Amino acid sequence: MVAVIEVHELTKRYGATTAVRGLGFRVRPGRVTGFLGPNGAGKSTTLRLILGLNTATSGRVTVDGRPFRDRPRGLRHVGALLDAGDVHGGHSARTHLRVLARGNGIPYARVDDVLAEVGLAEVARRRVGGFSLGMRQRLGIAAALLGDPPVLLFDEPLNGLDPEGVRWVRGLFRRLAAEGRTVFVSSHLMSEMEHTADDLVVIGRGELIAAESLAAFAARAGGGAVTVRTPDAAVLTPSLTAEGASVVPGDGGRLLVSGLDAARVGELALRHHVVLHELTTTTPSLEEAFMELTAADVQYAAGEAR
Ligand SMILES: Nc1ncnc2c1ncn2[C@@H]1O[C@H](COP(=O)(O)OP(=O)(O)OP(=O)(O)O)[C@@H](O)[C@H]1O
Repeated sequence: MVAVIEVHELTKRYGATTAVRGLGFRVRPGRVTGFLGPNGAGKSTTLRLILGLNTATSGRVTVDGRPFRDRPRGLRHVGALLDAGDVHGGHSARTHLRVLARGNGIPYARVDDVLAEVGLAEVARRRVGGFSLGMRQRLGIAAALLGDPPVLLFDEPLNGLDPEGVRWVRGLFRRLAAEGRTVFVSSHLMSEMEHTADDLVVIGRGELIAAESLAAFAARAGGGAVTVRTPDAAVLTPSLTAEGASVVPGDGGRLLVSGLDAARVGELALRHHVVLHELTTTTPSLEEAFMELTAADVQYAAGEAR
């Protein structure tokens, strides 16, 4: 498959701060890729480097094999929502999009199409200054869609959206990916990505932590435990520990077993003629796995002065 966005050994320093350090990953078409990291991890900086809005200290980024800056009609190639607040408040939604359309050789008819698509048709003539954050996010998404681009970047697009808005955006991302586009979406919350993304790029303090499918991330995070309920704990426990498992008592007389999978626990129970009333595998949530992986990289942890 073609790798549409390619990031190689990318480093960006601002004075003494290294926002991004030696970052390398690919974002593929036809998939939604979640770009995850705690606040300050370097997500916005990376997106700005992809768009050529900032210059890398070293390394390079290409979109379809070329730096994005080399594309004269940018919005037709890459659509981006970076900062929903970054709009002239005195303009109407329609004027804002018309200005963008004119600068990128896009017909005005497309403006009304995208306003309808994001649910802002009825407020198209209202001043953006009076828009809620959620409406601004929708306008930013409309701007990203304006050039009908094959590559779309969204920086924290779910901020400020109500639950209906979140559901709509998720559906939109899935549809854009199903159309074969490359969809790269940043968030600092795994919960926002786990039902949306196919692939993940996870960073912490500017460095790559993981770049893989969501399924692979979930499997690697693994390390699940097995919960067992039995009237014969006194027999089962030593047979499990003899096989290298660690066993701790849980609620309601249950045993929490780690180090063996459920199949092996079941086999040992049978061998020792132990009756089981329950045998379940519990996997940690993706949010727990994400927090564990990035724990060392959180810049400002709650209640901690650093
Ligand atoms: N223009 C700048 N000048 C100086 N430092 C900067 C600048 N832009 C970003 N940084 C620093 O670079 C680091 C990464 O910031 P960045 O905004 O890319 O992170 P982020 O992952 O997008 O975080 P957030 O979710 O909080 O926006 C931070 O330490 C930030 O303070």
